[in-house]
Amino acid sequence: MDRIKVLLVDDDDELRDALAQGLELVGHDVIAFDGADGVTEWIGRDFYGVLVTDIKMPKTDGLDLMRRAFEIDPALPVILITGHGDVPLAVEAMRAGAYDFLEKPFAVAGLAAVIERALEKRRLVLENRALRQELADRSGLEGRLVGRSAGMERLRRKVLALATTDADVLILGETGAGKEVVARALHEEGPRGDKPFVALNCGALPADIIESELFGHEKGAFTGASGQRIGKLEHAHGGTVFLDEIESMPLELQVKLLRVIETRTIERLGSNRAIALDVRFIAATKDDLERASAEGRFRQDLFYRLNVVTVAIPPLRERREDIPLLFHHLAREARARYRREIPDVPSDFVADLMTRSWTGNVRELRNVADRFVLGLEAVDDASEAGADGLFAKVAAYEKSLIAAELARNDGSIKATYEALGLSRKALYEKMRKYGLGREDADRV
Ligand SMILES: Nc1ncnc2c1ncn2[C@@H]1O[C@H](COP(=O)(O)OP(=O)(O)OP(=O)(O)O)[C@@H](O)[C@H]1O
Repeated sequence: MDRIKVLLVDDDDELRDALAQGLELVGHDVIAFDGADGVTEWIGRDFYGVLVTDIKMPKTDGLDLMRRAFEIDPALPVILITGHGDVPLAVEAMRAGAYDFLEKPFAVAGLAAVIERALEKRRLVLENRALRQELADRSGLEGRLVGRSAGMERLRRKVLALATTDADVLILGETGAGKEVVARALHEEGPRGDKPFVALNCGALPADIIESELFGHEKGAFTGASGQRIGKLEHAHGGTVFLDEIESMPLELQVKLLRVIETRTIERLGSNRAIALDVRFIAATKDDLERASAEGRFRQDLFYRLNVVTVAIPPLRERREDIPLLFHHLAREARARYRREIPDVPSDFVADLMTRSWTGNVRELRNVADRFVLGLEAVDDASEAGADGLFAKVAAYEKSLIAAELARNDGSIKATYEALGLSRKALYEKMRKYGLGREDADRV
């Protein structure tokens, strides 16, 4: 940014010189005028400075000058100087959008202090505008996979290169790091983009359901299979199947999945007719699959098959320079979702965001942006995300409630979600989040 400028307008030569000198002493670049003429030529939307003007001047008065300045940039901080006791004029000035006013006589130090605050506001406005502009300039993948870090640039290049290859891809990244965003980008930037993208969370579905979800079934394939059902894999024909949390897929299903990946055919449950399948597989994991397969938690053959082409998403704490831009992006999304205006983003707030640990990665940042837009997040709330904060306490309480209800119902999932008023899916998600299993019923 340019050197900070103070546009100082006063027809009183003596006062103007004294103020100019005083302000220059504290390090400002002062441009002095004895009237409104020529002042607005200095002002532009990226002008880094403030306008200080006397109200009462012979030709154009200070209020008119301010209005002209606002035509160029309504967010310009304008500090007005009023005569002693001229309250009505001061009120009018504030109504018209002045940043502040000073009553004569005043000390230069007082003016300097007001200027400091006004400049901080100006800096914010310019910073926010620059970020907004940067977001607006980003189209296509840059607009969806937001971030200016080198890691993010590399990721976008890789996604673009892989999108057109039709290779199956394994995405690696911590929880909330953006694995689904990357999977969708791979799909949409490639030739299958206008075909279905079918996302399956392998962790959210119970083992007995996931198989018929994936493969579909014929009428009478098992008790309760009253009609034929097309599975998700078949639904994705021509498009992409996204297998999220592949590490939690039951082992016996992993065998079947491997066969599908290798033969590109499926059989519905209750049928042995092979149906040709044209899909691209994208799997994602937050686990170390190599270790999981060494420990017998994941099939080695499937691991080798999936591990051919990988895309690793760096955790947010390793690309902190992405945080301001991402925060603005997420706040804009939240604004659209909640139909709210975005409050000014204080720079110490963003500075604080950049120091957090972000174990929940971009999803956690998104939650903060939501709360910010809803007016729930303030700079001082930052500590709330910590281990002793409200969230942690609520989570601990929720976990204990679910564990107790599981115990009370002898591990029955159905009885538990009904008692808690949750959907089956929601209960599974929470159990996964808290690392609870049916067996926890015995431990409580
Ligand atoms: N680079 C990014 N640019 C914009 N939004 C992002 C980015 N990365 C993640 N997000 C957003 O963050 C949230 C979490 O991302 P996503 O669901 O893709 O994470 P994930 O890694 O799949 O999470 P999980 O491990 O829980 O499956 C989403 O709202 C997503 O839109």
